[in-house]
Amino acid sequence: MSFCELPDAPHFVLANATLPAVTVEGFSGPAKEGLVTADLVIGDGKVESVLSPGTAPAALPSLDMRDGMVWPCLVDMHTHLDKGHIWERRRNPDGSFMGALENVGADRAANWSADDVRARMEFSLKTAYAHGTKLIRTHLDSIPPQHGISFEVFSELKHDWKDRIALQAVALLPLESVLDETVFGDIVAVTKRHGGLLGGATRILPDFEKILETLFRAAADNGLDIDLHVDETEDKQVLTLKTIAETKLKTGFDGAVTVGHCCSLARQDDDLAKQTIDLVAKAGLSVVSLPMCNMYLQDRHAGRTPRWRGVTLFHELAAAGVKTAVASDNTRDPFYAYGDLDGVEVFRESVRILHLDHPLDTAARVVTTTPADILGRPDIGRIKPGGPADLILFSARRWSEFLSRPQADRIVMRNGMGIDRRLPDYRDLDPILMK
Ligand SMILES: Nc1ccnc(=O)[nH]1
Repeated sequence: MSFCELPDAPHFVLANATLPAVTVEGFSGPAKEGLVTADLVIGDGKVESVLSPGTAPAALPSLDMRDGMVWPCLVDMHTHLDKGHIWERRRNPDGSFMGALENVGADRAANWSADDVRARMEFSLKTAYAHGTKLIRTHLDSIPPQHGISFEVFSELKHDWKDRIALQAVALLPLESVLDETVFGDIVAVTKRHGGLLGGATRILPDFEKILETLFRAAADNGLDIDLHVDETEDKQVLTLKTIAETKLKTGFDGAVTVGHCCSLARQDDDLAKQTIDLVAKAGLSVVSLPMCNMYLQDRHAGRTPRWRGVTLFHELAAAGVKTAVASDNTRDPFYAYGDLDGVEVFRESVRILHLDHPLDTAARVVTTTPADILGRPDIGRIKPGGPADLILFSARRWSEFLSRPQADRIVMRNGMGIDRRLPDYRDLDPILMK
């Protein structure tokens, strides 16, 4: 299945490897389209050194990569592991956003016991791990009493998986509940106990400013960061992004604030879009785009061909200095019928949907360094001397080779050793889905 075999040795060289320069620290060489060639010395489960090609110690066993790429393991900063894989049990008959909300709600009420959530989350973790992902942030639907169930399961899995995938969780709460002291107080307490973040999906609500200020105050009082679903709509009347940036500036909140989706920003007139982007930059918000899910849900009208891609103003935000990344979002649930938590697929589709290409020089940052930085894990998503040898090896040498195939024959290395890359079998989920 793999395109080549790793040396069977604890100390060896990956010779003549092509590395995305944005992910490499402590080495620089002549870059072509943002790609540099190097020899990587692997020892003790770590990247011992990154050297100019042809200069690694000749006495060590060596795998000649023949210019094949080597990437750091990937970051998936916005997922919904609690919803994943329910598609066969509860579909979205018309593929619309409202259809997604309604069908997830019905499935949650009927089926989301701890065992059910655990089985599906574990399936997703196995999948993501096999593809080469090392850090995942998931949102957890936190409509009471679900928050209690899902956060418990999350903490168990976070512990069980700590040596394979670092996990973060965001309470995705109904924002109206922020004004109900008892309900919100309990969600905040559960979130804090499990080391989570506060979140929710913004839309036009009466008292929206009061809700946001209350949410920011609770986050500040409890030392929690914030990660919101924002303006996931084609309706240009909706632009809560502006209010979120203003609230962060007004409250002086000093935690991290991430905003996901921001679809309707792309529907605004240029002036309003620019003003909003400047405000987002000034407030220091980080933006994550979810291209596959956005293209699936946005501009969907029965019998009509979609006319826009659904994604936010990614390039304009990045140009204004905003940290921007992409992620999977939903997988095989009513919000997105497909997906496999494969960062390489997310990257490939993002390049196509968002035009991250030409030049592709720094594009690899969107699933590696930038999301790692946004999640407060600047130790992840890079290749550096002394860092763990958590790497993905590809046969592809240049961008066109990399982006044209799914890279199913990649090798995932963790602590210097190849892992079993077999994906879990969908049949494993039959017992909970076919009840
Ligand atoms: N795109 C999404 C919005 C809200 N909830 C989800 O699970 N997904």
